[in-house]
Amino acid sequence: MLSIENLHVSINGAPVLQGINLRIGKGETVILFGPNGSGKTTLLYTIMGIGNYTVTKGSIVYKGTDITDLPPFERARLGIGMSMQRPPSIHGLKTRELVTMCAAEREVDVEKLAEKVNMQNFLDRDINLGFSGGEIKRSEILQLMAQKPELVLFDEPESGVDVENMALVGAMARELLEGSSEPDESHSMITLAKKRVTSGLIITHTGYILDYITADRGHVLYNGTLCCSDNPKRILDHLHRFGYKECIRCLTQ
Ligand SMILES: Nc1ncnc2c1ncn2[C@@H]1O[C@H](COP(=O)(O)OP(=O)(O)OP(=O)(O)O)[C@@H](O)[C@H]1O
Repeated sequence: MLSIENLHVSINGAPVLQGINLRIGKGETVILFGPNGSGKTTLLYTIMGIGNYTVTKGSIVYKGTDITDLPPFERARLGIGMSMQRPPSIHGLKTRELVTMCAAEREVDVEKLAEKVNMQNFLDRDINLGFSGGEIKRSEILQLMAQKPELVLFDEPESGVDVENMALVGAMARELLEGSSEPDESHSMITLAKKRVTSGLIITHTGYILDYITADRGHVLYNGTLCCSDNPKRILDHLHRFGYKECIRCLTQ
């Protein structure tokens, strides 16, 4: 689904990502940990193609197409969607209009989608203008639900979200990534897992999102380099006990 090879990215001439190699298969969800400023958001933005990031080396291939130099709208058309940590407010653009734009040619019932994330009363407000942290997250999820991307990039889905809203954001993130089917007599959990088509790349500091979604793998991004690959809950446990300083040892071994 996504294949990143030897990716080097600079911001205003300063190197931030230095030789990232990452593969995410169809239906796979990958968690990205890393200390502040290590380059996690830079990686997600570079995959989406937004912001002032310059790819100085390497490539990003999505579903067989080299998207390294494609504009963001073409990446979105190919099926990549992103929930930003701090999306911009846009004066004059109503939430309803943006949600409809996200759906592109597909017919969507905007009201019904909005109800799922308690955003009915926000549809006629300018997007993100004056929204609280939790409202911004719900609005981002609403846009993704309308877009139905095949690769979902989540930048810190927990940030600014209270416990109750976390349950909602978590449930909707799970629905986006894993669908809403439950095991029954003819569908086992394994069969359902094999049928998954949506992939995810999720940045988290707290790991709360892991209470809601099933992640296949975790990585730590340290100083612009990916330094480990393991079960995400095990990585989180190690980080809680030893902090990021152990990553230096892994990088130099
Ligand atoms: N527009 C910019 N101009 C200059 N430097 C930038 C710019 N955007 C990001 N950076 C720098 O790039 C580095 C990586 O930033 P990035 O936001 O990717 O880190 P992060 O791992 O997502 O951090 P956090 O966990 O704090 O969100 C940081 O040192 C940051 O200051």
